[in-house]
Order: sequence, then structure tokens, then C-alpha cells
Amino acid sequence: MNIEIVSIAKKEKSIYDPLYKELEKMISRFAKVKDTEIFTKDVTKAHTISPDAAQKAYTKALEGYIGKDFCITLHPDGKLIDSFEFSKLLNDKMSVKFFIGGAYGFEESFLKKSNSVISLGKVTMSHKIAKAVLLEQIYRGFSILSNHPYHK
Ligand SMILES: C[S@@+](CC[C@H](N)C(=O)[O-])C[C@H]1O[C@@H](n2cnc3c(N)ncnc32)[C@H](O)[C@@H]1O
Repeated sequence: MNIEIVSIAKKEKSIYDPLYKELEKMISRFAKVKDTEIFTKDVTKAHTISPDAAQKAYTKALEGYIGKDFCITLHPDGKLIDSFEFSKLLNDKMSVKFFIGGAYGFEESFLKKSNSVISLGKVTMSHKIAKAVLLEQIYRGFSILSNHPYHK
């Protein structure tokens, strides 16, 4: 199975990189994870204009990715699900794409194009922390599906 995490984020070194690597290694027995970070010139410019302009720029930057495969968008106001429901989203899929937004989140039209819009909890996290939590839930989800003791 292939998983791609597409984030509105600058391609730069992060203190979380070793954690991402470790979690991706754990997941690798179940799926291959591709980590795609996108931050276009339009996004940089839109950030100086308004939150609406920023959201529109995110949609434009991500339009080549949404609509292909099973698309799951992470959004603080999305459907609050537990790890068992999360695991069902991974079940029987060849390719899944997860989307993590920028500082201003997603515009409604982008959310409507997603197959599923989920919340990882009622708190708002930075995109970098959201990616770490997402990776851990992906590993936990596969552990649930394969009855591996990690999830207990
Ligand atoms: C800094 S947050 C954006 C906050 C923005 N005010 C909003 O309402 O979406 C950046 C990204 O991290 C992800 N994120 C942060 N907290 C989340 C949560 N509790 N559940 C799901 N995704 C979350 C989302 O993809 C979000 O677009």
C-alpha cells in the first residue's frame, strides 16, 4: 500500500525529522510513506494578503494532488474519530493521501473535494506536530488491522 502525506510546509530541516523517520520505518512493514511538502510563491505572497487569500493559495497548490486516490484531509473541525475508526480508513485501500494545511487551514471547497475530513482532537496543533500524530495513528491503525499488540 502507498501512503502520501501532502502538507503546506516549507521544505526545511525540522527537529521532528528523526521522529518522522522512526515512525515511517515502523510503518514500512505495512505501507510505503511519501512525505510531500509544498510551499509555492503564491502561498508566500498570499500569507501577506489575508487568511482567505492564503486558503485559496493552498487549494491551488494542492489541486494536482486532490481527487486522486482516497483523499483524507486533516482539519481541527473535521469528524472526531478514534483510532479504531481511523484504522478502517486504511483498510482495503491501494493508495491513500493525507492532507495537512498551512497556518490558515483549508477553504470549504477543498474540504468538499476530500473523501473524508477528520480531526485528530479538539486542540489545534502546528502542522509539524499534526504530521507526527498522524504518522503514529497510521502505525496504530495498521497494528489494529493486523491485530498487532502495539495498539493494546
Ligand atoms: C496550524 S493548523 C491550522 C489552524 C487553522 N486555524 C485551522 O482552522 O485549520 C495547520 C494544520 O494542521 C492540521 N491540524 C492541526 N490541528 C489538528 C487537529 N486537531 N486535527 C486535525 N488536523 C489538525 C490541519 O491540517 C491544519 O490545517
